[in-house]
Amino acid sequence: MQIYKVGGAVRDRLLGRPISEVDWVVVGASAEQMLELGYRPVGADFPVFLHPQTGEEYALARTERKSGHGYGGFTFHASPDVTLEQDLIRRDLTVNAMAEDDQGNLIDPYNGQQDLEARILRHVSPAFAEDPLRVLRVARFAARYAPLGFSVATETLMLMRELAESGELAHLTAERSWKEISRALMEPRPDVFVQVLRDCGALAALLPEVDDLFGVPQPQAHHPEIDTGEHVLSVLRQCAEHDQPLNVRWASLLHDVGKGLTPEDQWPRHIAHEQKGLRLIQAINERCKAPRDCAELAMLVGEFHTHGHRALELRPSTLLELLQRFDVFRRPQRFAEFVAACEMDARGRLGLEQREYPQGAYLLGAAEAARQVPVKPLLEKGFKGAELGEALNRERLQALKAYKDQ
Ligand SMILES: Nc1ccn([C@@H]2O[C@H](COP(=O)(O)OP(=O)(O)OP(=O)(O)O)[C@@H](O)[C@H]2O)c(=O)n1
Ligand SMILES: [Mg+2]
Repeated sequence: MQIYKVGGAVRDRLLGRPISEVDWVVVGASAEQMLELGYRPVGADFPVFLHPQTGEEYALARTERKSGHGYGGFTFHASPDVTLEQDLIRRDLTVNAMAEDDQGNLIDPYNGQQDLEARILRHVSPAFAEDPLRVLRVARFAARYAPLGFSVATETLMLMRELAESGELAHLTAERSWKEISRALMEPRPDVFVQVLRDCGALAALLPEVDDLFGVPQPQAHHPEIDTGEHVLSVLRQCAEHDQPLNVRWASLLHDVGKGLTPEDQWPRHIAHEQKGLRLIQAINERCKAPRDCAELAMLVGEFHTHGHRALELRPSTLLELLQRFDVFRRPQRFAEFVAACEMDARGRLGLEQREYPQGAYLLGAAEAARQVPVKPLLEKGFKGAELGEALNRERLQALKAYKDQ
């Protein structure tokens, strides 16, 4: 048997980038041999094994035939007679279809190195279509390597469009899609991920509520970029530039979906878009099976981002309600993430990227002022239960009044 390094490790070494994990392909071996050598099988009928010591993935060289939809829809032909070239040709991108032997020799039958130098993400063969998840993968790689100058080959974008239009993306499981979406949002150019999906028609299949924002105008005074879709892309870009965590990026992606519901005769105004968007955000969260911290923050940012922008004008009682709504006394971090999302929203506007956002410090200061109100004196005065809560609220309101006055 021969073992080759494949995939991301080969690609990233040639790019001079750090290597996060190594994938291997094994040619000329059977599953039985692998088991005898102590490799652990990953799944019952999946020709992938984990190395007994390193835990790295070793896949038997295979050709893949599609038999139906979704995960269960794969059948594999993995046998000792499958060659390295046969295995590589069914991989997603040429830059991912290079192998390296144990002498460090590059095996590159599909010109991955050439595409790497030309900064092109190109599919290897029509076998690309065997796994529609690759549409998301390509968009994710585009988001990761955009700063190096990479873009998607025209013919690959066309194939992605065919896949999107065939309805295949609807059969992806939420788990697989979320893994790609969440990873892509954390890349240096999450906006490129969304843009590439849109360019091939996949955004309309995956996140139609976001796709609908393109072509919807906003008032130029607040949004020099005018287009709501463009605004969302800018906000995502700000998120990456400010190293925001996943939940802030997810909330940013969804914060304005309500604007897609505004009747055209009301454009460019979007009255109550925060409230109107909530049912969309909830539906997206459920459909995508977004983890709780992402889902929750997206709902809160959707509902309250305008409050964030108006922080300095809010009455102390409204401020207190906002803080209570965020349960800021127990969950200060989530409130800080909300404030961060508001700031990204404010900066994700054409020409306003460097603006100050005094609302941010103001809101965090208000939360702190309210949090500082001590409970002990109230307990000592004998307050209990609901009465204690009310007394605490009165004190907090006083603290917020003093904070606003100073
Ligand atoms: N749907 C998929 C998933 C994986 N692969 C192939 O399997 C390799 C390893 O997959 P993975 O680890 O998911 O991606 P990497 O390219 O290694 O990228 P990353 O840096 O994200 O690990 C890829 O390079 C690619 O050759 C593929 O063709 N189609
Ligand atoms: Mg990998």
